[in-house]
Amino acid sequence: MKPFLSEDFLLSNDTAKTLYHQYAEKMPILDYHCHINPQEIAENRQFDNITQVWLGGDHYKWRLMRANGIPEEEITGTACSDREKFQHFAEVLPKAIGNPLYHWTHLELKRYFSYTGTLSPETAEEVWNLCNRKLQTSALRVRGILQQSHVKLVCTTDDPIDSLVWHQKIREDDTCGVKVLPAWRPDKILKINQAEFAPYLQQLAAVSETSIATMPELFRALQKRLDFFNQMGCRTADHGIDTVPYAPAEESELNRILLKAARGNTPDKAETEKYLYAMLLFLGREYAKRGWVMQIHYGALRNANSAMFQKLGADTGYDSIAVQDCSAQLAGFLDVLERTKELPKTILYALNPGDNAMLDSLAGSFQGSGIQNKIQHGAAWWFNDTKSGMEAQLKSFANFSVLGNFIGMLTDSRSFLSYTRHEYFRRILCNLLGTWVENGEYPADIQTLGKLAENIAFYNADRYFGFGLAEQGELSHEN
Ligand SMILES: O=C[C@H](O)[C@@H](O)[C@@H](O)[C@H](O)C(=O)O
Repeated sequence: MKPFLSEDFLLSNDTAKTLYHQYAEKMPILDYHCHINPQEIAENRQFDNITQVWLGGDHYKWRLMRANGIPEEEITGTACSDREKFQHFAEVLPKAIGNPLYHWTHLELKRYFSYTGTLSPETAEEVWNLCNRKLQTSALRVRGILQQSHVKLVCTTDDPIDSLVWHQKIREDDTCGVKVLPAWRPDKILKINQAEFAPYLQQLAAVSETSIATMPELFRALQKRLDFFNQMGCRTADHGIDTVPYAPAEESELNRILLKAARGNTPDKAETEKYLYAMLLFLGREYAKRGWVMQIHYGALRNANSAMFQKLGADTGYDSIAVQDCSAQLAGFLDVLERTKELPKTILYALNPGDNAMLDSLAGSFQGSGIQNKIQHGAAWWFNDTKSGMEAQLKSFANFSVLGNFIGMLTDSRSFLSYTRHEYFRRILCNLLGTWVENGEYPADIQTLGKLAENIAFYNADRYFGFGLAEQGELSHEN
């Protein structure tokens, strides 16, 4: 029987082991989409305890604790101590067999705390004391975690009106050792049917020093912010939308919808879709002009529990997978941009894994223009970043396109200890490649396969986003 979490964890044959240990493992990390806070990097935050790191903002863990019947106020509230919250997590984890958190948690304990045991109610006290002791060392301040994880670049998730002051501070501080670039996330200006749209519009007008009463004026305001983000090194945009719309409308109607929302009146469903479609078209063209990558995360059924949404807000673990068919709208959206040659490099993430084949087949209709897999089916997202979800996304990408051009993994996380998700992904990738070889489905050409593994782990993303780390010789670690 294979020992738990050995150095050959998830690697079921010799070819897989070779590909991982001799190629993928040593590649640095380029985390092109995450939700970590740049201020904590700028200030090199030191965490007081493991609860702050693990349970401070990670809704994956919160969901596990809720499933175990822990009251909300003892998960995200203040009804118990950090130590008691940690105990709650230690109680549920041994029961979460098959959940990626069981693997991620123990990979993090092993890699960052050199703990090779397993977390349980019985070991919680020992693990709590060990982790908290190590968290007081500089190695486990935020920058130490990034450096020991071999992270070379992260793209955070930033609002268009953000001053990017922390990115500027990091830029000026050459001791940081990690490139921290903003990523443009315009969700608040896209969600015209949300209560905070009107006040947000006023904030955008103020920050961009542009009065906004019409769509052209809104576009002008956004262009100013796009230019600012571009100067700050931004090379990608991300959008978390419930569905992809296809709803052409005249400018006069769009101006009316904008004014209606600016006055605090909520647009109806059809108006909301027309506005969102116009905005995505405008933004897609702007991204293409700047050579940015457009990421679209769609298909979440957000805030299903309305009482908890009211109490805790968004991104708190009360979302789920929506089942819908927006294939025709997505195709229409991509086609309108492509017809005028204004389709940017695009990464599509569907929360419903049932869309995998649709995405990979649709992407094949918009490739070309000198970019390898210009349209990418993104890494298994959120409820899909499990062992089976990652395997499904990789197989679908391979079945319909050129897996060797895939730009690989991202953490999409709010926790600085989540970089072991890249290790998890690389092990799953190498096991898949190795299994195909050992089943005689691909020649045992280790050099070619090794290059594929290195490219998917790092080089493809570096080239696709145009970060140029490889050319700048920024791979000082083993590379
Ligand atoms: O892995 C989970 C993700 O971080 C999820 O929390 C995000 O995708 C978030 O909902 C967003 O819209 O950006």
